[in-house]
Amino acid sequence: FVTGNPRKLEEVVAIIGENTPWKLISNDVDLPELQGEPDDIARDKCQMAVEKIKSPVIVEDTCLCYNALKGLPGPYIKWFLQKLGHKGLNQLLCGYDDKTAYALCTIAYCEGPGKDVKLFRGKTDGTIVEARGPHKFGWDPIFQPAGFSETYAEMETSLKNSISHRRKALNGLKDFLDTRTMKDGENTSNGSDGTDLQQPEKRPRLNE
Ligand SMILES: O=c1[nH]c(=O)c2ncn([C@@H]3O[C@H](COP(=O)(O)OP(=O)(O)OP(=O)(O)O)[C@@H](O)[C@H]3O)c2[nH]1
Ligand SMILES: [Mg+2]
Repeated sequence: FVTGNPRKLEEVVAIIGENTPWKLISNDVDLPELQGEPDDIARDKCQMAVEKIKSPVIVEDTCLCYNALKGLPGPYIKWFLQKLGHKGLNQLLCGYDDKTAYALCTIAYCEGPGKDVKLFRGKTDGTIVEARGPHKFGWDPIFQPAGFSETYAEMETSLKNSISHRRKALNGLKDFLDTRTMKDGENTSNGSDGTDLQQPEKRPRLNE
């Protein structure tokens, strides 16, 4: 798993859990922050990581998308957060009645150089609110998932990890990898919410 973000790593490890055949190795290869559409960013990021470490790679890119702003800041949330802080991220919506937003996680997986990149998306809807809860991770204090009265930051980690954009995208990856361990003839599932599963061309066993 290639990321420079220790919080992402913590959540991915917690979500995957211990009872898994996967062996997750973290690798903080320095990758550029790309621009563009979330799918393209995740795909290009994955290809760059694969070229550098020449082994199977998972990367993820996370967006925070305001509906009133047609999906922005989206993939640029990292810079918006750094420059504007939580208050500024709220003020961006001052002129709009619609305070809804969604968190989008795009996971990209590639088995090695020259191989296809598979994408898995997870989306959690919510609302942008004034910051509440510990300031431990990014924009967690200003994102209140739909159907909950707490922000991501106020929630128990286990609750966030059970409903998060990251969890949903990882569910898709997990389904895909589990399927690849099955014999030919057994088919893939359709993944989880927001997931776009592609059919594997062939199915080598995990950890080979
Ligand atoms: O409150 C949060 N809850 C989350 O669940 C979450 N996931 C990511 N982020 C932040 O959103 C930006 C994404 O940018 P990003 O995807 O490029 O990540 P990154 O550059 O930190 O790491 P990476 O690209 O090396 O993996 C960065 O500022 C991350 O800190 C989150 N904030
Ligand atoms: Mg990044």
